[in-house]
Amino acid sequence: MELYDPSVIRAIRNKYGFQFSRSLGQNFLTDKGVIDGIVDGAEIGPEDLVIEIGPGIGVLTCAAAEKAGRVVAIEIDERLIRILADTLAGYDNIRVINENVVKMDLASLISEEAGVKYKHVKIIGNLPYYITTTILMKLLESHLPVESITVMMQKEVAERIKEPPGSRVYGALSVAVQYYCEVSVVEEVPREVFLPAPKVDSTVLRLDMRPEPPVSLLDEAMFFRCVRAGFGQRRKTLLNSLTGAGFSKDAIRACLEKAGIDPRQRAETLSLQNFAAIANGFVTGENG
Ligand SMILES: C[S@@+](CC[C@H](N)C(=O)[O-])C[C@H]1O[C@@H](n2cnc3c(N)ncnc32)[C@H](O)[C@@H]1O
Repeated sequence: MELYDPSVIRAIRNKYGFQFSRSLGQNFLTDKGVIDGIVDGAEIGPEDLVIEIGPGIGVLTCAAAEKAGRVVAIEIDERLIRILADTLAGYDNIRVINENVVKMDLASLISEEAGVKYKHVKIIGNLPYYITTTILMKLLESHLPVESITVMMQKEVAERIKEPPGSRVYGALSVAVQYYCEVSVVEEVPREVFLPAPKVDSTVLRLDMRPEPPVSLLDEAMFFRCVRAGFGQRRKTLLNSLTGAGFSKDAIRACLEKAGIDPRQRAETLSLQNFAAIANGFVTGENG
């Protein structure tokens, strides 16, 4: 019997007296096709160092370890560490770390682990839903030497990430992820394949880190300042919302005019190129 079999998961729960923690987003995968979909979607091979976020009882960890050079799995729940020591006992290429991924120094972990042995570093996971955005932003903003991030998340969050400008759900998260990565859908996953079943469906996205940003910026921090201000008050016109970035209305008017953008537009209509033109306009305006 396999680890992802619901009766095995229940047996593990009974053996260790383990109760699922809803607050830690513990919904364990029970479907081999979905697990293989993540591993295949990430194109894991023997030259890869794989970092897994939230291994749970290790279903995805085992599948990744069959193909990867090495897997490092980061799990916050101490109760699962004892279980993982048993479920992963047959593998010699897995390391489990009992840590909160949001607080970890991932750059140091990767440089310690990758060395010269592994050509590619890939991140995978069935992310805890309560903290998906925080984890993703941490991974992206840390500028890690990572090739791709292939992770499952709530379907609605995946939609926010991949939608283009003009869509109802396009926002700061879409701009940030699309700035750092090329986004593709690996698979859609119904709620029934988890134990316990969550109240939402899921999507596995693959985020391929871009070697170069898709827009040229004078100051990356200014770009994100404008994005945050624009979407911080997304119902307001740009003329009003961009005051949140600390600029006067006159400066905003001048900058938007130079960028060829109507001050009555809203942030949700702006492409990455538009945000870049605005941010670069503010930088040159400040310096000149
Ligand atoms: C949705 S479950 C996925 C479990 C397993 N990978 C699977 O697919 O069956 C999310 C896992 O992330 C762990 N987790 C939650 N918050 C975490 C954090 N901040 N850092 C590391 N792991 C976390 C949970 O304890 C849980 O094991």
